[in-house]
Amino acid sequence: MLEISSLNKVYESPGRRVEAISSITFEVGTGELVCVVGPSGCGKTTLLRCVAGLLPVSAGQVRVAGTPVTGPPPSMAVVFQEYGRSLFPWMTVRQNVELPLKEKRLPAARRRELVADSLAAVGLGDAADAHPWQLSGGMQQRVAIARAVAYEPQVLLMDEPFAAVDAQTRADLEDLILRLWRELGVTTLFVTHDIDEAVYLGQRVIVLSSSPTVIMEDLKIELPPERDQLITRSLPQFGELRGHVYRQIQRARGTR
Ligand SMILES: Nc1ncnc2c1ncn2[C@@H]1O[C@H](COP(=O)(O)OP(=O)(O)OP(=O)(O)O)[C@@H](O)[C@H]1O
Repeated sequence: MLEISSLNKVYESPGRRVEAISSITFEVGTGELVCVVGPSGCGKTTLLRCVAGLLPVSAGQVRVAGTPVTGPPPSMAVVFQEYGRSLFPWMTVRQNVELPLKEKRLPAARRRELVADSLAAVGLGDAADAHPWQLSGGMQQRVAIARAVAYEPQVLLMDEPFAAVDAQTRADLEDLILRLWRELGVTTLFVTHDIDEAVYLGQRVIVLSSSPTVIMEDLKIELPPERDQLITRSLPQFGELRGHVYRQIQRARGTR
């Protein structure tokens, strides 16, 4: 579904040249959930923005379902870390979720159905007429997730979506993503700086080196498919995997 081939990204401005990504190649199969981790500043956000078609690549290519990405593809939805800035404060929750569906030119009845279903799926059926600023941070991020899900994307991209919420909310949102991913079977690329989160959510974890970035490891997560915050995290394999990824990231930081 998603092919990233020899992706290179250089930021150039007068007197400054930053090679954020040296060369990255990987694929995400249809219906897979792949997490990307790496040291701070290694280019995780840059990679995600290139995949989303929000930033031009300097070399290489991104393809979605075989089609090269040259701008934001209509088949993708992105959830960002800054939910406060990604929702329109003057619109209600319902209007925020409906907006991309209007851009997709869906008929009103279908839009109403998708908005109601997605808000119910994230547990916000009662908040449709509230404004985002009347909701907690975790609830706002659930609105952003509902908006992405209602859009029925082929590919869901998430950039540190839970970095700004408290630990309990974060655990709830992680489980929400796992449930929606299972129900919808949507191909998901999830960027996080949190090693535990990556191992808990991912079927694979891609570990990036520090900048200029390459892939240090593409690790298959051999944990039981049913994940549970208490049971999964207390499995010996979970501890081994997180220890392994932690050591890789320490290595990556050492090679800076
Ligand atoms: N617009 C830009 N112009 C110039 N350099 C940039 C720009 N955006 C990012 N960079 C540089 O690219 C590199 C990668 O940044 P990026 O934000 O993608 O990393 P990250 O892994 O997401 O970081 P963090 O984990 O701290 O959020 C950094 O060296 C950063 O300074």
